[in-house]
Amino acid sequence: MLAMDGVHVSYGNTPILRDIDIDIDDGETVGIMGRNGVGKTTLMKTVIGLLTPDEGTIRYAGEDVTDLSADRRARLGMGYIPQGRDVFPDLTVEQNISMGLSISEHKSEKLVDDVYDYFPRLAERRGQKAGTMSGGEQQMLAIGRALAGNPDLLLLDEPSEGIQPSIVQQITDDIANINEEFGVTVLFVEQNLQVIRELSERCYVVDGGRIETELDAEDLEDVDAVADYLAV
Ligand SMILES: Nc1ncnc2c1ncn2[C@@H]1O[C@H](COP(=O)(O)OP(=O)(O)OP(=O)(O)O)[C@@H](O)[C@H]1O
Repeated sequence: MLAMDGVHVSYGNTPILRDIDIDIDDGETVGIMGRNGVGKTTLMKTVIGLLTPDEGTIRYAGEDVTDLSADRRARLGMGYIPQGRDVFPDLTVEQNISMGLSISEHKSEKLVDDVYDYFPRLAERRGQKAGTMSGGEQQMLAIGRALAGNPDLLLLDEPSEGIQPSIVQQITDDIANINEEFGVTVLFVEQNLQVIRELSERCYVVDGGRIETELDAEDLEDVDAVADYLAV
């Protein structure tokens, strides 16, 4: 479904990502982990098309999308939930979800109904301004907004960041269910060990802008080894 091949990315003259190779199959849930500042967000922004590689190719659903804008990639089925969520704080829940719907080719109100069925808490708060909601509710809204675009691939950048521990489990379960029930492929960045272990079928470890290693399900069972990859 998604393949990055030999991707290099810079900010100005500063190289950040080097020789990134990633392959994600349809239906997988794959994590990206690594310490602060190693390039995880840069990688996600490159997948969605907010950053353009200096070298290398990105293929999505069989198509070379390397030169396509983020908007075009969203229309092809990539849903992006950025770090910090970026909901529109002065817009209501309903207006935020409409922004997601506008990306979908079908613009079906059924998609909106599905989002409300899935997140009843959002349905209860349709008229509430997003900026007045808790971090966990804003994360649900950001996920709901992306789902309204009818994605085949969800890209989540640190979904548990800044969320009360009691709500982190719920968000983790929601993401797992979206993968299982809707068949949406999931690529996520995380630093929360528990979330990584619960969600990932496998995980890429990024260090110094490179893929340092890949951990499979068995590797992920070794809590201490996984924690070492996250150690500052
Ligand atoms: N807009 C930018 N211009 C220049 N350098 C940047 C920019 N954004 C990030 N960087 C640098 O690129 C490197 C990788 O940053 P990135 O945000 O991708 O890391 P990260 O692994 O996601 O970190 P974190 O876990 O803190 O979110 C860092 O050294 C950062 O300072």
